Amino acid sequence: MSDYVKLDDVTLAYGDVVAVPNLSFEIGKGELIALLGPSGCGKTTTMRAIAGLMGLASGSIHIDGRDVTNLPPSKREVGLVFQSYALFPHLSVYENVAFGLKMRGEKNIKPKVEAAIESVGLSQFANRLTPDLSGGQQQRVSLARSLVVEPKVLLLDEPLSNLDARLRLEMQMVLKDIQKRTGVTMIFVTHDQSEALALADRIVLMKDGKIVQSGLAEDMYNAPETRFAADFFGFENILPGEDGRERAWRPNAIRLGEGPYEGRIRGMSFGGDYRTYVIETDRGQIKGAVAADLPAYAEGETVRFDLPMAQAVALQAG
Ligand SMILES: Nc1ncnc2c1ncn2[C@@H]1O[C@H](COP(=O)(O)OP(=O)(O)OP(=O)(O)O)[C@@H](O)[C@H]1O
Repeated sequence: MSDYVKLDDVTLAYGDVVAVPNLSFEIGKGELIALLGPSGCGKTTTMRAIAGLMGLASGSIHIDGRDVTNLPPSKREVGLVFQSYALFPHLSVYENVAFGLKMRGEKNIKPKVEAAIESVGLSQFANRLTPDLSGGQQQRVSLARSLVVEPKVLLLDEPLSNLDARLRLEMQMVLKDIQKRTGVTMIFVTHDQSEALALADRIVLMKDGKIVQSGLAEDMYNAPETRFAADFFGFENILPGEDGRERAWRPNAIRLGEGPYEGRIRGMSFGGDYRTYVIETDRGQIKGAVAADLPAYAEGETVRFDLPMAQAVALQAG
């Protein structure tokens, strides 16, 4: 079902200020979607509306065919995982995870709670108090607590932003694994394009409360349609073409050492496998990346370069 979660012409406002105007999108059952965009573009506001934490100025939200627009959060069958873990510090991992089921008055909850704790890899910590866990582990408790009530949709707001690089990777794997095993539909918010690319099946890119582009992660990475999307996905060179259309190149698509253009090396940053040069040219600044095992250019040196058309992405206005 491609419209398992459906936002139809949703407008969200804080008082008189519209944060998200007329937003529509659909999500399929079992999809893992990233809402991506810079700070203030309306990602969190959109999540809050899906969760029922914020009323709609207009429009509707459906989940699994049911109109949830006017339902309170507890009736929407939506789970929420925030960057701050909001765990009960005086309760154990087990008790934290069991909480939602107890509140619902469910009996015989032990197998469900244990399965949820196991699914996030924390079985050996079940009896530990949550303040005695690492940030990454607390995040996993938070995830297990949301999963145990078997939500139709799991909403994650910047779920990895408090974690260091290694834990992020670990958590990404936990999330993907959970999606695969439970088939739960997930929507997560991030401002980090690499995180969106690593995790999401599909990316919805937002700017100023509107969708700029949405599509499969790979398509978004390879074929951004606008200057904004290109810039967001690391096409750092955006130049006007002779036909009036802008074209964009990644730094590693710029050929240095030969070509019809000339510039002066202004600076260099070492990136391990490659060096990225900032080159001053009469078309503006260009960034070009070159494998680090090739000889380095010196600052002030004049270099020839090419902007290969085969590696350019043509952009639409906007
Ligand atoms: N409580 C509030 N009152 C008034 N305006 C708000 C409130 N919360 C958010 N906004 C405004 O709504 C817009 C969208 O904010 P939102 O938090 O949804 O953005 P975001 O994309 O999630 O940003 P971030 O990544 O920084 O969390 C912004 O212009 C913001 O200033």
